[in-house]
Amino acid sequence: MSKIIWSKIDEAPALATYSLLPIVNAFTKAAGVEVVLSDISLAGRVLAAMGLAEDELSKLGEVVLQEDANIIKLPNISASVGQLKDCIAELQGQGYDIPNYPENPANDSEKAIQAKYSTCLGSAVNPVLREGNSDRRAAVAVKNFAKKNPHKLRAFSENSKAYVAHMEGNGDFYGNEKSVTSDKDQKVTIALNGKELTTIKALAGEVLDGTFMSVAALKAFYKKTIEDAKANDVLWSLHLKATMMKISDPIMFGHGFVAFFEDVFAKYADTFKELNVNPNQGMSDLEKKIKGHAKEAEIKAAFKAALDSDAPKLAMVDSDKGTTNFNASNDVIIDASMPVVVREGGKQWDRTGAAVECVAVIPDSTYGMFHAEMVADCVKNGQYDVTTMGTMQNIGLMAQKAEEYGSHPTTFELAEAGTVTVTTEDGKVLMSFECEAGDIWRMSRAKDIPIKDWVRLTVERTRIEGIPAVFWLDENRAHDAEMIKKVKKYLADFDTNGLDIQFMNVTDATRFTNARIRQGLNTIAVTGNVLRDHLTDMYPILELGTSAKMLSIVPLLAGGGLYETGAGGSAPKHVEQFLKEGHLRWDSLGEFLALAESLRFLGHKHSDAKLSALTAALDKANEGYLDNSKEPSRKAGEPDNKASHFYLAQYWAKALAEGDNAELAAKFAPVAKALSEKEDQIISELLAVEGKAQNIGGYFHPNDELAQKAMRPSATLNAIIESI
Ligand SMILES: NC(=O)C1=CN([C@@H]2O[C@H](COP(=O)(O)OP(=O)(O)OC[C@H]3O[C@@H](n4cnc5c(N)ncnc54)[C@H](OP(=O)(O)O)[C@@H]3O)[C@@H](O)[C@H]2O)C=CC1
Ligand SMILES: O=C(O)CCC(=O)C(=O)O
Ligand SMILES: [Mg+2]
Repeated sequence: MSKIIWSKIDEAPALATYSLLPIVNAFTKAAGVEVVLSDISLAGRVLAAMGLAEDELSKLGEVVLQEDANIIKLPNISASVGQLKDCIAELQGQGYDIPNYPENPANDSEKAIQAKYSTCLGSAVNPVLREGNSDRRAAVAVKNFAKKNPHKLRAFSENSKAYVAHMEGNGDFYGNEKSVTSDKDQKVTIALNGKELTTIKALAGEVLDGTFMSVAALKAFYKKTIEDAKANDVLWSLHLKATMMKISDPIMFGHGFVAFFEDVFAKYADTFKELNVNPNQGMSDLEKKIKGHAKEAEIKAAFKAALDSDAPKLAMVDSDKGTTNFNASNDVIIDASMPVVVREGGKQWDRTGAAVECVAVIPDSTYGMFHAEMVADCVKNGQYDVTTMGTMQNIGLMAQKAEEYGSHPTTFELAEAGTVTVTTEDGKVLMSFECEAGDIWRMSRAKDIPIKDWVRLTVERTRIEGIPAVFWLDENRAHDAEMIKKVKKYLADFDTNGLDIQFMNVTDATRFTNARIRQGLNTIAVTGNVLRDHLTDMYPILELGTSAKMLSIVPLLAGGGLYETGAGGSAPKHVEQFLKEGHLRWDSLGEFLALAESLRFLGHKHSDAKLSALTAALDKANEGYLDNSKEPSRKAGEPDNKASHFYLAQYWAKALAEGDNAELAAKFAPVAKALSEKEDQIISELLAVEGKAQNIGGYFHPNDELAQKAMRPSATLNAIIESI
């Protein structure tokens, strides 16, 4: 039997899996394919780190290097320290004998525990599995469906005051960047004032970037944006990626938190020191640390007074609960948060829950430029029209921890002022930087093989689509200048006759893409790893309503396939609703589409007629799902995720029964009949649990039996599925 690995992950997609996977397996087994779970959830990884479970992630890290790898990867939690601590507490509550997370390790044993747990922090999964570049786009059927059934995008008001503020290249990562290409395999040492910070093994042809964020410049920038927000009467909001850039971005978040509440942090400096308050972990952590302290009420009042004062209004993550943009560094994640700003007409929510025009603060101009142009375009030309807009497809350089996304082992908050040097083992100084204490120094890397593959994939996709492709590379950015040389060299290795392949800086590329989108035209954006992330939420959220509906394929360098589902996250808000009222609004369309691609890959590899028939029927089922609008509703009492899985099964069985593979047709004819005849009964059994609170025995580590029960409440449906 062929094998597809389906990741067991967290939150909403994990709940959906309890209902979907039994259906999937019943169908695929008929064509000799078994879909097996591999636990890479946060809880699973925590237990593995403590030696209490198999290390499934490391195993998958080996699978992706094999040519027959076939993995469906659902979105997982990229944990902040807060999420990790909550997960540990839950597991301890379930009886697992694991230690607390030592935030400030006092001895070697605590340091060892912290080191083990830190393997679970931030984006610990994706960089391991992504041994290939990224091909993200909306399937034609999905795009057409969105055009015909447009979701709501709010208009930008005339003379909208919304804008993006970023540093202007002075003192930020963009402005300070230097870049070299390693001429051979060699050891390279990063040192501060001659003291080694780390040593890496650079490969021949690898692009190495060094850069730093000047903390003085960052603080001055925050101060100015706060003053400007007040003067412009707009809501102030901060957008970072503290999960993926897990060293640099929490620090930048912390500086923002302190800058906004400068007086409070100054007044209570001694108390905060005594309580080990770390602004990088946000207000939620601060509140836990001051709990029970004599000054708790006074400090809380001081924060509230600061918000009531003449400071600009601060964006909220949840106005009902009173949590602000500074609640936790991972509450506002730029790839998901900036599309919402654009979708809502340049607005975010204030304390009363009112939508107010905002300044979105994105310190580093490298990527701030994209968002600035995105917002400026809408302010100038108005909101996009979902019914006519063209599409953006992305080819992202992602393999082998490319660029900033692999940079956390080479990112440092400098303990002292001085010179950072990057030196080869033969003593050649490749780069050097004059920095201040507290500056955030970072090296990013992009290996040669992934770059060449990225060019190959671009040529292949551009040929298939017959639309222009733009490399978003800026000759004025040090890294991009190195990349342009390489890309031009590798393009010459491929037949590009008749293809429209261009190079533009970020602002021009955004303008070009958006102007085409407004004319209903399609464009391929060929980008590095960070823009891949930002673009593949921004455009799908505008075009399709959610990036969960897009295809996210990773053709692995070794020949296998990694099929990610959508481009978004694990939707914690959906779990909250499910636990309260039994309604799961997660749309599994991303999983359906990924499964089709994964089966197609197997079918091609084995030239298997049965598999091809199964895949063709799933394609049909997916079309039916879209055409008949079977996506989950948002409200309890109406069909949810479980019902949407039923419809997928019904359409899939029908397509098989009517398909030209006689064996599968015979097998699925009775299934199709039963699923059609029993539809009313099944739907009423599924709706019977709506509106009721659910107990699944855990948030990060639910009890499988309870969760199965909660997600499979229709005995009629279960019996039909089991009969296959
Ligand atoms: N590939 C990966 O593994 C990724 C993981 N993450 C992780 O996910 C977690 C949550 O991230 P967050 O930034 O809140 O973003 P999410 O994408 O999880 O959630 C944002 C919102 O998007 C909508 N949404 C997302 N997916 C679906 C879907 N399948 N069906 C319907 N609606 C959907 C929901 O909107 P509404 O509430 O309006 O229904 C949801 O609340 C974090 O821990 C983060 O680190 C984030 C990105 C990618
Ligand atoms: O791995 C993560 O933390 C997030 C991944 C992500 O946002 C993406 O790849 O689009
Ligand atoms: Mg993303």
